[in-house]
Formats: sequence, structure tokens, C-alpha cells
Amino acid sequence: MSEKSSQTAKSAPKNAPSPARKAAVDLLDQVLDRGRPLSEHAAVLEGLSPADRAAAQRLATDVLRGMERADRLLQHHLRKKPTTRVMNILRLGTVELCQGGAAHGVVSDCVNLAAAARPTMGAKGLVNAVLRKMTVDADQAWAKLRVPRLPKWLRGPLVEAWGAQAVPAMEAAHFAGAPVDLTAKGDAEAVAKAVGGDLLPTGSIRLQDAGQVTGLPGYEAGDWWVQDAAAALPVKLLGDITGLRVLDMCAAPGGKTMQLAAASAQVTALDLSEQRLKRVRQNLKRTGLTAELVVGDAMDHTGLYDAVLLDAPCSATGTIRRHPDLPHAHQGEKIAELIGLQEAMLDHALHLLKPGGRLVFATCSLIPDEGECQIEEVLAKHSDISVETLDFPWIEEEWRSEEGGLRLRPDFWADRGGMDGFYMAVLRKT
Ligand SMILES: C[S@@+](CC[C@H](N)C(=O)[O-])C[C@H]1O[C@@H](n2cnc3c(N)ncnc32)[C@H](O)[C@@H]1O
Repeated sequence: MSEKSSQTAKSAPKNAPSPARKAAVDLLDQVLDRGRPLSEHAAVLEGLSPADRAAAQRLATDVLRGMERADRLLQHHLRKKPTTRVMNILRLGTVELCQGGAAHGVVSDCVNLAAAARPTMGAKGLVNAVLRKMTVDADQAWAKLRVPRLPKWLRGPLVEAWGAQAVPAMEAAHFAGAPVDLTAKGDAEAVAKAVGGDLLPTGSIRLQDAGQVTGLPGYEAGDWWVQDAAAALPVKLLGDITGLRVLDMCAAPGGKTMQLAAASAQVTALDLSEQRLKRVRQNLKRTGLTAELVVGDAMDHTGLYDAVLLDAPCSATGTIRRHPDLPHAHQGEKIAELIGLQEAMLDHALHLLKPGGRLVFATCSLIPDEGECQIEEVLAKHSDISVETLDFPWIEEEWRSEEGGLRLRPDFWADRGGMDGFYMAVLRKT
């Protein structure tokens, strides 16, 4: 942890654990004990300094990424498995020590963390003894362990869909984490220069080591927003949309709404969640872009549009690089329901298209039932719908899927730092 993020700890009573480590373990408890994703725990981070908040999130995601390795190392030193909270303190200490954390600071703070609460107080000695052993050579053992695997509920279907070679490559991408990608409101080359990033072939700007993004040039002026390079492609597939009426059917937090507005479309941004739509409003304000915002259920929405973007709710399994909590927080029990919702939304979205209008269907999922299969079903059901041929110079042949869409995977662009998993296709009403 950085000096800055432990400042609060310095002013705290002697032996108080650092707020960032305590919050990191609280976050891990929520994910691993209660099955709730990290995005739902804003309350855990309340009252922390921005530096501690960032450190807590980074520590929790590092532990979730490396948990399989940490558990393998820990099992050699534990006769029986301790409570989840004690285990999470041990996981945090192990991951930090194996990734270059300062031995004394990490061990003593994890001991303080155990001592700070009644339910874990009795495990203080255990935490001390186990983590001290880890300081000897656990980092070398760590480096020799295999890349952590996805849990079985997800690994099985992915091996079936993409093959036994592809999945380890995806797991390596998940373990490596993700760089920060930006989408420029205007001149992408100028933004790349200003922030010192690389301009990707698809027009996004990539920063391998971004630091605090709000401190980057052009943030206040709203010259760009953070958006994975793959997530920026569905809107690009619409080409020139100047002056067209476009419905962004599931808009929040608004990355694609801003792209549509920046491309001079007349945008209606719809979302079921009033809370999440507030983020769209803030994003539009910062970037000086305009869209009509509507809170409502996509299934009740009426109107006729030149184009509809349906970035549907999905399993989000394509975003595990950034959200390593996802495969741990649940077992995929909601996926069948999501597939049904996507199908119903697709059908409804087609009714909102003018004749000749186009619909982009996208999901940040690696599961074909939430991508390719949805398009195959639409084509089988609707004789007036066809798949548009995608003809952009930045499309790589490897991305094309049989039914005419694009399949993006985290193991693609491995030499550049990967991309989120996504599916997208453009349909036309004839
Ligand atoms: C994948 S996210 C959209 C991301 C967004 N397009 C972007 O690029 O920032 C899916 C969104 O669908 C919204 N949603 C879920 N069910 C909905 C419904 N029935 N009608 C409208 N929006 C819905 C969720 O609130 C969520 O914001």
C-alpha cells in the first residue's frame, strides 16, 4: 500500500489496522460470504479518504484475482479452515506478501486487523504465525502456481463454447487485469497525445498505467470518458448517424449514450434505474453532450426510431478482467432469466424501428446464449429482419462470428493488454 493511503492510519490509535486493509477485508466478506458483487458495497467505503478507498478496492480485487493461489499456499499452514473473515485476512496478507508488499508492515497490520474485532481476536496468533511463514519464500512458490481458474459453473460452459485452449488464455487475461481505455468526445489523436496514451486501431485510447484518471488532462473539460475498447465498438458499428433519431434502450451509466450524442445523433437514453440514470446525467454534464433522458421499462417504451442500441442486461462475464468478484459473487443462477429478458427486449426493440432502421444488439457476455444464439433466434422468428454485413477497416477477421456478428474475447489483443469480452451484431428491418 502507498504512503498516502496509510496516512489515516498514522493518525489513528496505536495498533489500529489501516482503514484500507480493513475495508478490503470487509469487501471480501461481502463478496465471498454474502455473494454480493463489489459494486454493491459503496457503504463499506464511506468515510474513507479517496486514496484509502482506491487502495481498498485495489487490494480486494487483487485478492479475488489471486485467491486460488493464495488458498493453495495457505492450505499448507492451516490444519482446519478458519472462519471466512480470518481466511480473508490471511488471503489479503498472502497476496500482498507474494506481490512485493513490505513484510513487516503487512504482517503487523493483518495481526492488528484480527485483533481489532471480537470474532477474530482469538485468531491473532494464527494470523501472525501463518503470515510470518509466508514471508520466507511464499513469493517464489506463488510464481510457480498455475494461473487461477474460473469457477466450475462458468469454466464448463466456456470450454464447451470456445474450446479447452481458449479458456486458459481467457483466464490469463483475467489474472493480468485490464488497462484503462478512454473514448474521446472529438479528436482521439489529440486526446492520446494529451494523456500520453496509445491510440488503438479502433479509435480508443489506451493507458497501461493511468493512475488517478480524474487527474488526467481533459477530464474536467469532458474531452473523454473511461470505456473499454470493446465496449466502444457497438456504437461505431452504426457508422454515420448524424441527425438520426436513436434510442439507447439500456443506457446507464452512459458510455454509449455519450458516443451516440458525440456522433451528432438525436439521442433518447432510457433506463429502468433512476439512480443509474443520474450517472448518465452527470456524465453528459461533464462532457457537454445532450440526450433526452427517460426513466422507464424498455418493454413499455413506444416510438419509432432510425436506430436502436440494445446494450442488454447480461451476465457481464466479459468484464471479469475488471470485476474479478463476479464469478465468486454468484453461481450463474440468474443467467437463464437474463437470456429470457434479452430475447423479449430484442423482440420489443425491433417494433421500435422504422422500416429500414437498424438495431445494434450487444452484451458484455462470453456466453453464446447471450449473444450469437439470440441473433440466430431473431432471424428464425422474423422474416423481415436481416444481419448487416460489417465492413469497417478496424474489424479483425478473428472477431467475425458465423451469423454475421462480432465475438470479442478477453484473450484477443493479448500483446496490447486484451479487451473485454463482448458480442455485437447489427440487424436491419427490411
Ligand atoms: C449493460 S448495462 C448498460 C450499459 C450502458 N449501455 C453503457 O454503455 O454505459 C444494462 C442496463 O440495463 C438497465 N435495465 C435493466 N432492465 C431494464 C429494463 N427492463 N428497461 C430498461 N433498462 C433496463 C440496467 O439498469 C442497466 O443500467
